[in-house]
Amino acid sequence: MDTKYLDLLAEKYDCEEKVVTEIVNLEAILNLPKGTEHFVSDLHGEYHAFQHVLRNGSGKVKEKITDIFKDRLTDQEIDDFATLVYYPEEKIKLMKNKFSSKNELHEWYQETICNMITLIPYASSKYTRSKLRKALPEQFVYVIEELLYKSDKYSNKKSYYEMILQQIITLGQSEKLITGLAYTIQRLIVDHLHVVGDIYDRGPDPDKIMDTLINYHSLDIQWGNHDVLWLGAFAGSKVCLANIIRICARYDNLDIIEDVYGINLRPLLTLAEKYYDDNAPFRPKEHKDKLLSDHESLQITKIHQAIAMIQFKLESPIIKRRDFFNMSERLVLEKVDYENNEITIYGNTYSLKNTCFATIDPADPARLLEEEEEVMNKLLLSVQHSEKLARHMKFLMKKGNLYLRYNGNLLIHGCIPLNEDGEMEQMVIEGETYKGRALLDQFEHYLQYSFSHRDRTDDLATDMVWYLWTGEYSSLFGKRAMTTFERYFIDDKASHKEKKNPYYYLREDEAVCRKLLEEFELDPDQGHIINGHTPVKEIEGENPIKANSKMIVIDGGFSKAYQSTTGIAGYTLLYNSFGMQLVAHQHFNSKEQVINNGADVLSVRRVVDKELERKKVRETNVGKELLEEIEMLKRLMEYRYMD
Ligand SMILES: O=P(O)(O)OC[C@H]1O[C@](O)(COP(=O)(O)O)[C@@H](O)[C@@H]1O
Ligand SMILES: [Mn+2]
Repeated sequence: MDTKYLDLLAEKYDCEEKVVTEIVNLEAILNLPKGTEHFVSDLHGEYHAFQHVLRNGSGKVKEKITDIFKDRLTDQEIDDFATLVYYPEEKIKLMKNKFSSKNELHEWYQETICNMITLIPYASSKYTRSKLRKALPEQFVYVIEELLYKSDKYSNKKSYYEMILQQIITLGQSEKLITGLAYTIQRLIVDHLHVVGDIYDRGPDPDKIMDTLINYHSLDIQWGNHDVLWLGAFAGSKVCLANIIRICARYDNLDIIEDVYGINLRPLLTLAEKYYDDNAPFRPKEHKDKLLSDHESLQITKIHQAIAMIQFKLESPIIKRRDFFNMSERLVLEKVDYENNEITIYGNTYSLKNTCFATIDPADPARLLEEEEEVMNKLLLSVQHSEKLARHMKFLMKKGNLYLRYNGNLLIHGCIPLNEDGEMEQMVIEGETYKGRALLDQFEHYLQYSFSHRDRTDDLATDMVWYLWTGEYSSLFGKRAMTTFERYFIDDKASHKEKKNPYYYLREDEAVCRKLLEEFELDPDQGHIINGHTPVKEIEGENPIKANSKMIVIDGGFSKAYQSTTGIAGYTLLYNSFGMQLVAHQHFNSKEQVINNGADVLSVRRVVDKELERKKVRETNVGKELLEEIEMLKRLMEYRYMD
């Protein structure tokens, strides 16, 4: 073994006592129960609903409070306590209005702090003291530790604690302390967060979700197709860029582009004003809480058409230069019969309605007008120079992967492309054949490459990022083709259908799931596949737990736009030392409602799997790393400190 590494390690552990202490500490951690993993997916810009799920730990916060306080507090008090933990600032304000005297208020402070101090040891029983310390509000660590490790055995100490609390209250620190403790509790309840894709698009606040994630204590991300679209735009793909703007226009979210990320849409608006007019299928979707003036709505309708047409034009050269994408049916602009206003696609001829082909030359339909090209160049420049977007995209890249093997499970947003026989679908890229895990690794390689060569806009890697958004064998898309053009311009709904990869029915079969787990070198007896991407239609009786629980689909649709088809407002998954639980969430109205009524919009819990024995850290991914560390420290001990 290379002694250089040990010499380096010896700088940190410069005496044998330090090595021994660390070994003892790590060994102790290995024997603790595994921490709670929290899985969410398809957040689609729904920041408030996401915040709620994050703050209540998918119900775990209230569960712990109930465990401890069910005999001491009424249901109403438990609700109030729970909402205080979720939204401390707002709840404190509300509670303050309820008291008529200072004394009452002070009593409430005291009781509340005591209750929180009682809850914390229970919520942190799976952690070492040092980990708990890291979760405490910094400015109060000393005080809280005094309170936490108190024992009432010697009554002379009792007055000492009462005095600490009194001091905190009279010095006006109680609200800060309560708020800090609330965040500590939230943090203790969930040890690690998995975001199984699709943070972006449709909803209004993906940027706020990103900021929340950037500040979260421990997480990983499996990219969704929408996330990859944003990564692609930032990495230099103009067609991805056109798509994100089109989707923002469609959902009336252009402020994300303009105000949040500071990208100037003026040149696009000028072009849009010149060539387009009102056109029903391009009107922005209406929001309940955001009314548009006719003028604004018309502007967005025009921008929507301008960017959609640019998108279709930009797709054409990529499809032509990448034969192996096998997308020639998607050369839609070339397939249009401009004289008869018809298109023949997949063997059927349809008449077109609501067309907006003002910038199209039927002799060369995919050619961008000079002004269109200029607009796209300016937009790309602006996108790549947005500091905020750069921060978000770099974080998304750093924390993200196409798939993740974690504690025996396989996390992936979309699918592993299969053919109808259940075999891994093959794709030939530059003469090499890939399938299964190797295909996904290859996709990820291209995304990484494109992201680190952002000045290249037409190379294979950049085109592959777009393929990930919309290609037939993309593990993120998982459908034959995206029928955006048909949905805008063809009445016949049959043409809108996007045929799913066989994976989506084969995944109901346990044998298939086992085979897939093996493909990723995971134990099929222990592991599960966790998917997002396809809304589970609970309304129609679809079960999110499939294939004898080998497959769990957690996209219940945070996205408001999809809630009428799913019937609920999203699933989340919890995995603690006792097993896995799926949580179905009811529609989230507003945090005000939660704070005022103490109502939790949470519901049924289904046990997916019950561990026969409590799982310990030793059996987890983190445990494996710790074991390696211990091994190293033991070597260091021998090499440096033992005779
Ligand atoms: O409903 P919208 O916003 O028009 O989007 C429809 C498009 O979104 C997709 O479903 C992809 O988005 P999801 O990953 O959220 O499913 C495409 O297959 C489809 O063409
Ligand atoms: Mn998706």
